[in-house]
Amino acid sequence: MESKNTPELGTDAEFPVNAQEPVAETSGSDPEPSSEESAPAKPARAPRKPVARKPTTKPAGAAATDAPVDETELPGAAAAATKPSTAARKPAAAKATAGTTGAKRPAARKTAAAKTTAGAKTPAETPAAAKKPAAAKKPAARKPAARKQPAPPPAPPKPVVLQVSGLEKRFGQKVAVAGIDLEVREGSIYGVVGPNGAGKTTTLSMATGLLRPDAGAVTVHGADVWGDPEKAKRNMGVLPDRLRLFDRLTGAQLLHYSGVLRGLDVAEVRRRSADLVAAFGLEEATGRLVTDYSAGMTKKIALACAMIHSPRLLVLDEPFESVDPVSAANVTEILQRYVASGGTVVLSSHSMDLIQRVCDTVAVVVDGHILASGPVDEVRAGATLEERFVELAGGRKAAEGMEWLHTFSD
Ligand SMILES: Nc1ncnc2c1ncn2[C@@H]1O[C@H](COP(=O)(O)OP(=O)(O)OP(=O)(O)O)[C@@H](O)[C@H]1O
Repeated sequence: MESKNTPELGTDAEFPVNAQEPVAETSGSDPEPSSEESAPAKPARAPRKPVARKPTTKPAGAAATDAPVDETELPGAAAAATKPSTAARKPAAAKATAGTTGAKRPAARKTAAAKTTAGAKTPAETPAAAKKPAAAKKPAARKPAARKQPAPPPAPPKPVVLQVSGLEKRFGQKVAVAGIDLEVREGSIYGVVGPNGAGKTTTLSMATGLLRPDAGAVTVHGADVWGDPEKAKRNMGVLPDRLRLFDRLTGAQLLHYSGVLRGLDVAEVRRRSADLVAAFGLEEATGRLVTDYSAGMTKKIALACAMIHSPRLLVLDEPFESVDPVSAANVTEILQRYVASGGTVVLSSHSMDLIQRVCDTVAVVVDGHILASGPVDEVRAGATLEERFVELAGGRKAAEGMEWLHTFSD
């Protein structure tokens, strides 16, 4: 890498990371069903004891929910107490089934069972209705037409946040990046995968203004990363690979300077630092020098520094490398909530499983070229992303040779 991860100055328009919590969907309000549709089926015994049932003034639905339940009258008492009408229907339904197979069932029961499935009546109507043939009634015919909805129009595409066009980079004779194009849209978690030395870090370094390309262009929210770097970098948070941190600072100091250099006031930096430190589980480490952190802790404090100014775009080179599974799950959740509120993430990783779970879009980079890109499900084409990756990357090398490894030197 040629360039340094120098903190960029700028006065950010703030973009609260969790400003908008994803709102839980509430169920839509269905059109009120007709009284005929909504009325619970009549109690099964009604046809059998017509003289014992007095007509009631309450509608069947009200009676089902309001009237105290006489447990001696309803079989299956506990469940029936909350849904008396349903419970009452069950024996009739059972009889309906039995009635179709049992030769000894009386004809009256078959009629009642048929009515239970065809359409419900109030108990008051039951005795009379029981005498009529069920086939005469066709109440359900109106229902499908009333519920038909026109298909919603397709959502317009989200705005492009990061546009990478024709990027090229050569180190001496080595072509690291040979013409890469990426288009990352708002609200996306875009994964960049590829074998070691494929050109991922070189690409992301050029995309974030850390490394000058030999050819190509990069814009962030329309601002040219090389033509107007201050504007382009203002809305960007970067976790570079091969971390170059001011590691003679404590974690707290590093967060402080990362926030202040991004234009946040001290009180806000303190508040956000506390949130980030808690989210990444670094409470015990903030007073220690970053140079004494473990690899995973270093990665997490660098991630926190990339997020503290609430950028609209996060570009993270291997954010999960060295990070323990619990912390990785926390980071994943933080990123998912961030994109749900309108943020955008580009990340590289060697974990195909993680990319498949977390990212909506992926680009497979091999030898400085993109060999496949698009929605994760399209790229993996029915296989796992790992299988597809291995196929694109040229397959596995057979584990031949190296017999010397099995001879042991002692
Ligand atoms: N500063 C540099 N000087 C010389 N060669 C470089 C430099 N940076 C990268 N390269 C070469 O460019 C190629 C791409 O490297 P890069 O770091 O982009 O790969 P990568 O896909 O990120 O790999 P990894 O997954 O191992 O991190 C490699 O062959 C690497 O040796």
